[in-house]
Amino acid sequence: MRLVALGLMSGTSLDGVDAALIETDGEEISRRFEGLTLPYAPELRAALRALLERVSMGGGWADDPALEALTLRHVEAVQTLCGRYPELVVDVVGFHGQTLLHAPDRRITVQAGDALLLSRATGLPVVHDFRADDVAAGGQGAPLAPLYHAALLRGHPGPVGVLNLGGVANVTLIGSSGAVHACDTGPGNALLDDWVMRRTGRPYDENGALAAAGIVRDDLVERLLSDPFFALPPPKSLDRLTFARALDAVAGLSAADGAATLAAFTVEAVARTILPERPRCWFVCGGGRRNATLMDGLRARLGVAVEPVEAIGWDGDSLEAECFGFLAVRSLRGLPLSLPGTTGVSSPSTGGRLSCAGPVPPRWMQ
Ligand SMILES: Nc1ncnc2c1ncn2[C@@H]1O[C@H](COP(=O)(O)OP(=O)(O)OP(=O)(O)O)[C@@H](O)[C@H]1O
Ligand SMILES: CC(=O)N[C@H]1[C@@H]2OC[C@@H](O2)[C@@H](O)[C@@H]1O[C@H](C)C(=O)O
Repeated sequence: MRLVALGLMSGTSLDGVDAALIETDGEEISRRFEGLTLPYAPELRAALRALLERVSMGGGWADDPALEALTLRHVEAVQTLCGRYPELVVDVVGFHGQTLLHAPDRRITVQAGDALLLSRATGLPVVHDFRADDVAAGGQGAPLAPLYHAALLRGHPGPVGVLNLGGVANVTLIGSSGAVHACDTGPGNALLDDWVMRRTGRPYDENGALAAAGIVRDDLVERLLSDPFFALPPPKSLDRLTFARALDAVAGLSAADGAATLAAFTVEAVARTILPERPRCWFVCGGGRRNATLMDGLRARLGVAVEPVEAIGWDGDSLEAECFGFLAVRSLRGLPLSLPGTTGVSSPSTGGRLSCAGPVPPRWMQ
């Protein structure tokens, strides 16, 4: 049974919510529609950032007013996107929620947001809490996009790499046998964003221009890469704040040299990721594909074709949101969301919870 699923992703960059619509049976993707991004207002971004830091220091989050504002922005995203496709009947929403904390070694992962409020306000069933079961079963709980990448790449000869340059960076390798391997690689844009905000007041390094004007401090890159995380083989995953201290390492540098050094850190972390096969090409999604310094650095370092995912007809801004629509349908069907090769879970793990404020759509019953 094919369902129309609306996926929502608010990533670690804290820049806004991406929404996308796909039609899928949870295995094949029959249609994809143009998605949208609703940026967070600066106050919401700041409130979420403060909350994230409080939670990382052991604070609670349940009653924080930022979470209602976050959910209401997701409601707006659903309503705006549905308004663009009045002919579509949406069967289910896949709501990732805002990751506030990710510590799989302590069996904790927190994706915050009020799924019942979202369901009530939109009149749609909502699948959420995608990572918890994997983490409870001993997996990393991330990345979850690999099964979506694999579904999109079915029939495409491997080995192929998909790299997401979001706040944190993660890779999917589809091997020559079709086996799927994945992990977070290190920072994506989050450190660079924080640095650029601190030193220039701008939210990110537009097209990587600031980094391009700087000189990389290789000694600092090596020091940053000496963190034991980088010597670990996959699967492995990260919290947005895992490498926040890297900002102290570059604190004495000019704005441009700091940006160049942090960009090189992102690139080198990808290049040193231990994968069972070397991809013959890479497709890049996430906002970092618009950063020419990162893309040129990856091309130079990986030595094979590195293209934005648009080269194969995907939408690099909507891919993760599409993924959570896909996973919502897989969750309804009881199909796995993760595999030993993607999160390290001991056997394929199902996941996701359903919040439904109204009647179950009749199409689910067919
Ligand atoms: N034109 C641009 N030039 C350079 N960088 C850009 C540009 N546009 C977006 N970015 C970067 O992309 C980031 C947003 O990326 P994206 O939306 O993929 O992140 P996310 O979904 O929050 O992350 P994650 O995948 O970690 O959950 C911005 O914070 C910025 O650093
Ligand atoms: C815990 C969490 O939210 N992780 C995110 C984050 O953002 C990028 C990277 O770290 C990835 O592991 C994951 O998101 C994508 C969508 C994933 O699960 O594939």
